[in-house]
Amino acid sequence: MYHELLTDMYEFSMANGYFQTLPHNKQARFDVFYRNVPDHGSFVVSAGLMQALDEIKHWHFTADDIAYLRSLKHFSADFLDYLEHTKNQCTVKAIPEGTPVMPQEPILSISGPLMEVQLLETLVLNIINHQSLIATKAWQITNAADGRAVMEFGARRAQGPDAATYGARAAIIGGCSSTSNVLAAKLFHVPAVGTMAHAWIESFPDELTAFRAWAKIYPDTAALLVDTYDVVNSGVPNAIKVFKELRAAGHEPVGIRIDSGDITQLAKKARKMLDDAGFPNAKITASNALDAHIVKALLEDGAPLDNFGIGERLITSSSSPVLSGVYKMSELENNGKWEPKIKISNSREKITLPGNKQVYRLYKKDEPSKAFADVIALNDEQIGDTISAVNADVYATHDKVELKDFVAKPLLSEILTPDHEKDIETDTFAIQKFAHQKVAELPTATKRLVNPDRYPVFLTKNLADLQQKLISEYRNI
Ligand SMILES: Nc1ncnc2c1ncn2[C@@H]1O[C@H](COP(=O)(O)OP(=O)(O)OP(=O)(O)O)[C@@H](O)[C@H]1O
Ligand SMILES: O=P(O)(O)OC[C@H]1O[C@H](OP(=O)(O)OP(=O)(O)O)[C@H](O)[C@@H]1O
Ligand SMILES: O=C(O)c1cccnc1
Repeated sequence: MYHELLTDMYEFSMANGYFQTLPHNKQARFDVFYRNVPDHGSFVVSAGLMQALDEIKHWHFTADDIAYLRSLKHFSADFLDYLEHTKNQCTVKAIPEGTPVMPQEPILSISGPLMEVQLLETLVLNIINHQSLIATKAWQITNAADGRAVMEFGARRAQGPDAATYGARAAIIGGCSSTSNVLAAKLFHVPAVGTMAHAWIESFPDELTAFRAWAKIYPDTAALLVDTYDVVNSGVPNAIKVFKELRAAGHEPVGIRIDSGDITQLAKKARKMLDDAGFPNAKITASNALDAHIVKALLEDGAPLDNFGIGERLITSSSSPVLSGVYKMSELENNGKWEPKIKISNSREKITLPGNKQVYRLYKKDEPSKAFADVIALNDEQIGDTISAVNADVYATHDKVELKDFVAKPLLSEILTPDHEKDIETDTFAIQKFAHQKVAELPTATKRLVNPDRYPVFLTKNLADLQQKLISEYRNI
């Protein structure tokens, strides 16, 4: 199902207004970017491009959509007739999914008929903001888990079915190994995993009987939930009994899950009991309202954990639940000529970057796998050996700097035109791997959970000058 009506009413009001007042084929460019990183991080793991592109490609209005819009009695009949016969005519430049992106950098740049590009705003932001938020949170959590598998368990706590399903995809892009959400697993070809709930244990006369019944059905995959009654005095001893029975029958047990109490203390005791009983390879999974900071604290305390199951705080990014990516006009065509556009604000942070742009990631010449800064440039600028630039950080001084000794790689590329489509990566784990590689290129200090260093982003002098020129023109100064 496509979502062409999932847009704010004012987009339709503007599109109808453009239709009445401007040439119908007037072209515009809008950029998607964000200003602040959730959880005071230093970058966002971009995600959602696959869905956004799918929506843009299939963008059109059905007869039923048009009938509904007509029923609102707010739009002209000729606009609705036009809309009924319009299909996607946009061109999309994008940074590949999984790339860590910084404030101010265009993640997507969409150009095409003003009416259409305007109507796409809400839907494109909805998809990119949501998936990038969850991918970023998943990156923070999996980074804290330091190589241990993190299973995404959040479907029951997500804000609705789409947030659960696309959130699970984003969680895997950010680093999770699997999901408990069977629909997401089917749609995105990722592993569907799980253990058992307390209801299973409660459904039998006692815990041991419940464990035995489970082990009989799933002898090679049984991960037993040990905290229904008492982890140390009942759950782990009963699990060990069943593990011994499994081993006697030729099966190697998988492990246990702890879902309440002081996880460090319980995991340490459980580990010792399992080891002493001859099960050093039995894995311990922790769950219960975990987040990156708790995972980090558990591991720093020496909790002997092998895996994590993480739901609500991952799927809702509850510690920082909004990525406020925006969609801003950067160019408008006038009599066949593109003109840069700007939104001015008293807050420097909110002044937009005009023109058609490119983002370059700069790698050290002598260490080509180390990225040290990004530069936002005008699209047609030639990037030579030296770049004259100013800091894009609105709080930094705007003194000119010379960047040298780099290899510059462009991040944005054209992936869709009205008559051509370039293949983008759609395999979820391939995107995860790409994200992992791209994050590995960033300086270590930008990846701290607490107070990470800001990754430097610059504007070329040409772009900064264009921005300043437009500010002066519009403010008459
Ligand atoms: N050792 C630990 N260090 C830091 N946080 C922990 C530790 N153990 C558990 N937590 C976290 O503390 C939070 C609350 O755990 P708490 O033990 O208070 O409640 P609970 O176990 O859910 O309670 P109940 O036993 O009633 O189910 C959870 O987010 C959990 O992940
Ligand atoms: O805590 P999360 O990170 O969201 O992980 C998923 C939680 O979902 C299940 O709990 P359930 O819905 O049964 O609630 P409860 O165990 O907290 O009572 C499971 O036992 C985890 O605790
Ligand atoms: O499989 C599990 O253990 C699971 C799945 C969803 C939520 N909580 C736990």
